[in-house]
Amino acid sequence: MLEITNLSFTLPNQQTLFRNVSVTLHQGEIVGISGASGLGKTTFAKVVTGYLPAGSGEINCKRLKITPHPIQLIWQHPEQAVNPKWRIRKVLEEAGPIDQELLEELQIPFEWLQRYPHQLSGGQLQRICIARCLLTHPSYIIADEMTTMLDPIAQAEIWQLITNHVQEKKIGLLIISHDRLLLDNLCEKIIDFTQYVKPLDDNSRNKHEGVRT
Ligand SMILES: Nc1ncnc2c1ncn2[C@@H]1O[C@H](COP(=O)(O)OP(=O)(O)OP(=O)(O)O)[C@@H](O)[C@H]1O
Repeated sequence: MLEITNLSFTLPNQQTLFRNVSVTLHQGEIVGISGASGLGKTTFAKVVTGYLPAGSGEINCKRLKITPHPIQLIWQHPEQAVNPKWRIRKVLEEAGPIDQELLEELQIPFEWLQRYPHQLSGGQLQRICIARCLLTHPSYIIADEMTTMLDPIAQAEIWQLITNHVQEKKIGLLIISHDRLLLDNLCEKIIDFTQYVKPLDDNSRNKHEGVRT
């Protein structure tokens, strides 16, 4: 089980972004995190996956291996998550040996491995990022607005592929999304991130009133 307890994060300007976030995620479980833009959901994902240090709190999971990290992040913008100068084969091999069966499951033709990232569509490149994530054999995945930039058909295909895979391999999946309908469809439990964020006080609200006409 992944157990996140009372996680807090403070920005370099000393403003607390979120406070006391507690989430538990079992292997094989799908949990959603919803909340408006700018609340700190991506920052939370980066802290949980070790890209940023936590201010305070605890992240505990049964860590069977040191590397690759047992909690992997799938980013919102795949083109920013791969080295543009690497062919797709190298992008995938960063995570481990290529698994032909996994490529077939994700409908990735072998021919794509010779291409560079800019020679794939956004949806195709996101499937590569998902494959790279799965090649690390993660215990938990955080999918941060993973399909936001795709059309509804490509979105549905990707969610079908990943939810089948995580259920079969008993991977815990945390989905961050603004799309409440998507979360309602896929998740056993949904956490509203708003509860962990302090509303702006009256002074900071006033700072935004300078452009009233
Ligand atoms: N290093 C930083 N320095 C200053 N402010 C930052 C830094 N990193 C993030 N922020 C601010 O923290 C807030 C939260 O950003 P974050 O990307 O985590 O939000 P989010 O909830 O994921 O938003 P969205 O749903 O739009 O992706 C934003 O206001 C952002 O500008």
